[in-house]
Amino acid sequence: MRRDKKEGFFLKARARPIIEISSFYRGCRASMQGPNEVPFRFGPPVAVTTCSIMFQDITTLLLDPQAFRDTIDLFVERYKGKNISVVAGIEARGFIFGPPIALAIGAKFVPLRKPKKLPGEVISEEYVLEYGRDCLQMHVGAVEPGDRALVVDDLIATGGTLCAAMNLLERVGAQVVECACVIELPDLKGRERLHGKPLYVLVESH
Ligand SMILES: O=P(O)(O)OC[C@H]1O[C@H](OP(=O)(O)OP(=O)(O)O)[C@H](O)[C@@H]1O
Ligand SMILES: Nc1ncnc2[nH]cnc12
Repeated sequence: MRRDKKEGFFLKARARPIIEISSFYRGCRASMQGPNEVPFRFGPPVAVTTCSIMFQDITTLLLDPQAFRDTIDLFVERYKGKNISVVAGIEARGFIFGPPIALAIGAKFVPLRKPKKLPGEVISEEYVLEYGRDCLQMHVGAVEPGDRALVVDDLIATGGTLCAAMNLLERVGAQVVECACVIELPDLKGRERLHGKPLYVLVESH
């Protein structure tokens, strides 16, 4: 790790930025011209020894208020005026990015939660993760037929979570307009599980 006077901490990780607006992402972009690694300030992927994955951590982004704001603004810029009526955020890290986007574009926010968290009547979808199985639930009545939905999460890996989220929304008659994540792990080919549904990401990490 090195410290840059203007930009703060840079942490090395393999990542390829797709767009650049925030100064947070500018460091990544500039380094794309370099041969190998780029400075990527989401923190280094952390090895999780119990299940042998490299964990991509978005909490370093949250420590930089300007970068966090710019990240939200990138999504808002893309989705404002698109007639999106519901932003569905996936527990837990989709709850960080989803609500500010929903407020800014004037959509309702619907949390898609892990089992036994929602107090009302729910519908459920099970799915397989990079490191186990899980289930998402949504309150019955929160999303209505004809709602235009944006699904928000921090990261797509195998795509199982986004796929389950889309299934929940489509089962109640909503139209999923797009899925939006900060990070994609393209090597895991999660996009292929989205049945052609558009996915918008800010950075890829290999
Ligand atoms: O594309 P996938 O292979 O489905 O994986 C992506 C999901 O995994 C992570 O959440 P996790 O299930 O670890 O839950 P957490 O946010 O509660 O930690 C991440 O925040 C995504 O929701
Ligand atoms: N490698 C990873 N890092 C962070 N969150 C994840 N969710 C699934 N895979 C992940």
